[in-house]
Amino acid sequence: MISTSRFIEACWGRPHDKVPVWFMRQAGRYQDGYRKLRQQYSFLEMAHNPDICTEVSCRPVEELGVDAAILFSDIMIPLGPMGVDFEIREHFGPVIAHPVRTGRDLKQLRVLEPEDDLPEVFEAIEKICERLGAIPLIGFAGAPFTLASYLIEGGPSKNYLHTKRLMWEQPEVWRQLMDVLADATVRHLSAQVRHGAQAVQVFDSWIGALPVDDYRKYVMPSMRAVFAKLNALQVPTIYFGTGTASLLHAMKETGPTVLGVDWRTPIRQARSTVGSEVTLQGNLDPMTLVCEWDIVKEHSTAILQDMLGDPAFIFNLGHGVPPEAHPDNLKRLVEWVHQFPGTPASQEVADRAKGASL
Ligand SMILES: Cc1c2[nH]c(c1CCC(=O)O)Cc1[nH]c(c(CCC(=O)O)c1C)Cc1[nH]c(c(CCC(=O)O)c1C)Cc1[nH]c(c(C)c1CCC(=O)O)C2
Repeated sequence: MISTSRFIEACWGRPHDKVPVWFMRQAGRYQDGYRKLRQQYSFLEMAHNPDICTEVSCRPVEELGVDAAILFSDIMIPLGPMGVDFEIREHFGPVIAHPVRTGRDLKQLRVLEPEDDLPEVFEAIEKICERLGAIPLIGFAGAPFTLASYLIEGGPSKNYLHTKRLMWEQPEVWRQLMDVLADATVRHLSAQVRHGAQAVQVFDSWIGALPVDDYRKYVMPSMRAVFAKLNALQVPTIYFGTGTASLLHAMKETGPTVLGVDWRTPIRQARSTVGSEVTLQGNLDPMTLVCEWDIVKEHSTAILQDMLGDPAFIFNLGHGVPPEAHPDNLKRLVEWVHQFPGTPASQEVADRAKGASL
């Protein structure tokens, strides 16, 4: 099938009409409809119910006009059938009953068999794709480091004390844990693609905890393996982390099609760091969305002007939509981004876009 989605075309750095846009956490508590559903169901009940999952994944496309949907799920979901007992605490994050800190703990983890273990997720993916038609669905999974950080710490962390300790003191256990998690990430994402996902994003949200030398030594081998296997699926692959200013080049070397940039790094600086061979996705500060529209407009315009005419750019936030975001800001932002041409067909189009942004 030849794709005509501007999001997919931009992933590959090919010409497209307008700058594509979607938002990390575009389904969530900032939406009235989502909050209403959450009064009836827990987050995990919603994520494991194919009809609710379909509804929640598709609504941002229908309400905001974004160019892609992302599966409503969580990076923790595949860990359940692998034998990890966890819950997700509101306003806190995932909490693990028995943290993984030794070779023996590691042996308790079992291999993920996605379709057998999580049939409801793949039923949801098929339903979402059917409902979305030409708009692509992005599948996703957690990256080995970020998953390991939850498994080892037992929950969210500020300084990753136990994670770094295991990584440095027990490098062989660390390597095995990275291998187990990398295998699960690849299996889960491959199954998502088999059932209809047209791109996949790997979330390494907390990778910015590592200096680049440790990233290269302890994480890069597993990420190279992940992208080598995922790229064979012939769909665009996206690699996202936060606090990554000093890691972007090494992250690019692992081989994703698209690199997600957080709001701390100016997008033009990211471009000069990584060169032109990778598509960039980002990177509006999510906190602008809780402000008046003029603030959103000012900050988004700066990004759009930096990337004007770059065929390999997808507009997004630098991290997820906060629950306090004004829904109206998101809607206006999509319209605003769509005023900017993807690859200018001519100078006239580029000039018009510049005029619109003044
Ligand atoms: C680190 C991480 C997690 N989960 C995820 C990451 C990586 C992305 C990132 O860095 O934000 C990934 C994720 N989690 C969720 C999505 C859905 C798709 C989307 O719209 O982007 C995605 C892509 C839904 C969710 N995952 C979660 C929610 C909130 C659940 C609720 O309704 O209470 C949603 C919509 C729960 C969750 N799960 C996790 C956290 C930190 C939280 C938030 C806790 C809170 O603030 O209450 C772990």
